[in-house]
Amino acid sequence: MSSAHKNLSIFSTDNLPDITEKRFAIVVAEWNEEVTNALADGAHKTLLTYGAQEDNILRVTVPGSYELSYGAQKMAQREDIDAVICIGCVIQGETKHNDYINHAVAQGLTNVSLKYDKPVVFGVLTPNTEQQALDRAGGIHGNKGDEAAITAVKMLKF
Ligand SMILES: Nc1c(NC[C@H](O)[C@H](O)[C@H](O)CO)[nH]c(=O)[nH]c1=O
Ligand SMILES: CC(=O)[C@@H](O)COP(=O)(O)O
Repeated sequence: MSSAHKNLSIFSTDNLPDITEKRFAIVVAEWNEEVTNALADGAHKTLLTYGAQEDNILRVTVPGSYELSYGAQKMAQREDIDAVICIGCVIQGETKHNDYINHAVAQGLTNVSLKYDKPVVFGVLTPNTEQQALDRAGGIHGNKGDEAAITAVKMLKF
């Protein structure tokens, strides 16, 4: 397996932009909240670690990952937000519902980012099982929330 026993959250922090004055929105889906809260906490802590100010981090929730696109749009259209980090976890079920959600969110977040000319980061886990999700929300494969946050930071160099 490509990710077997690997920490997938190891990333370079060379040449990061100064984000002291940058303002971030973290949009968090409530579905699978044990996972999404762990991801959001990781993203929040990572932003602070690399220079963001606590008062410049706005955290909001939406019911599910499908609503992340709308939540991201409401954040991206604000003049006082420089980057949006979207957090979700869509666990495969018995039907194809997860596929429709995942494709909709991926395309939706891309559309918002391009429409408002701001980084909108896809921090959505799409695991087959809850354990795979937990492994990527502070477990053996790291924390995708950390990765999402550093991605937002790096994109602010543009
Ligand atoms: N099953 C999961 C969902 N389902 C809910 C949808 O995201 C959406 O809220 C609903 O279809 C109404 O529009 N959402 C997740 O984030 N994760 C899941 O595993
Ligand atoms: C991904 C989801 O929406 C989750 O509720 C799985 O539902 P289902 O088992 O009906 O595919």
